[in-house]
Amino acid sequence: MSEQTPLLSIRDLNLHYHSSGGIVRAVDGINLDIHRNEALVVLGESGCGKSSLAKALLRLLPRNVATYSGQVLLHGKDTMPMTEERFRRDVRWSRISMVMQAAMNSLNPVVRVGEQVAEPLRVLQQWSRPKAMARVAEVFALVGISTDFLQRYPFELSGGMRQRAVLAMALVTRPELIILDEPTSALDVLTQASIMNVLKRIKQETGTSYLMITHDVGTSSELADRVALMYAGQLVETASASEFFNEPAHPYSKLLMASVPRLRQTERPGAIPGQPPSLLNPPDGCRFAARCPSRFDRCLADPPPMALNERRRVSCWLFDREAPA
Ligand SMILES: Nc1ncnc2c1ncn2[C@@H]1O[C@H](COP(=O)(O)OP(=O)(O)OP(=O)(O)O)[C@@H](O)[C@H]1O
Repeated sequence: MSEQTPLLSIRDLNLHYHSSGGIVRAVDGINLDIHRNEALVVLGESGCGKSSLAKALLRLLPRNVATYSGQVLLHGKDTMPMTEERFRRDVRWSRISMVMQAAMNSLNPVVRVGEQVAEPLRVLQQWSRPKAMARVAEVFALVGISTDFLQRYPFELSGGMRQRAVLAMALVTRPELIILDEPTSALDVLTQASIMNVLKRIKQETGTSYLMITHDVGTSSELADRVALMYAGQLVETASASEFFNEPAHPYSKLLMASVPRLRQTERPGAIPGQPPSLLNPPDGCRFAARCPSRFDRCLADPPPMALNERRRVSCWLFDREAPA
């Protein structure tokens, strides 16, 4: 396998749900690569399908799935044909783990924190209790929790400590990739900053890759090596963090960046007029077209092509050679 083979390659991934109103196309043809020791941030407003993407990668699917298709290649090998049993044994939690949205509030209140963090090792890998607890002590040190806390119950920990504990649970099996779904959204600003620092340090010390999901441009800029911007179930731009934050290309990326308040800014940050389309019946052309100040006829009629190059992709007719000047 070449050094260039991404850690994870997502190809034409779809996750659609049945609902009383019809089919909800929450993840609709996503293509994305995540490399070793990379922090990739999937950025997007609420309801655009970010959590569905994360769940699709780990096959944490609800009962009302209508379509689940595409490829999820781990080091070039497609995991989609794997049986559930094999996926559970070889991939979920052992190689790709996840910190779910608000996970720190779903710790079991009657089980000591150390025991809970040990669970992936005890349940999935059948480690003995002493061996598992020794590893838990190691990850507690890594995330910055004193081992005194091993014997405590969740209610005895602050919000920041509980978030470190769920991070420890995601790290305990030494996964290559951790999916972080809004890892700091339930925390105060100072605790958010300390968790982001812990994430950065862990990446440096262990080489773990991250796929972080957030709606918050500020949080994403703290950690991201690359950014993938999601809109209405699809990706509209994928770029390095510096390209994305300094020279956003897609009209939605530009408007999103212009809506972020800045310290030295004198004029008011702009809001993006209109609403995202319903995922029940998204429009045929570009899904952002109705809100786009740069749209032309073709944008409303045909889905935009992915343009630019391998590392930087923009899904927009403006970047097509045939676009009007
Ligand atoms: N099990 C489900 N059944 C039907 N529709 C669903 C289901 N789960 C999510 N959806 C819908 O799919 C769309 C995408 O939801 P998802 O939670 O993935 O978005 P998100 O970007 O993570 O939003 P948020 O940031 O608010 O969590 C939304 O319209 C949501 O209502």
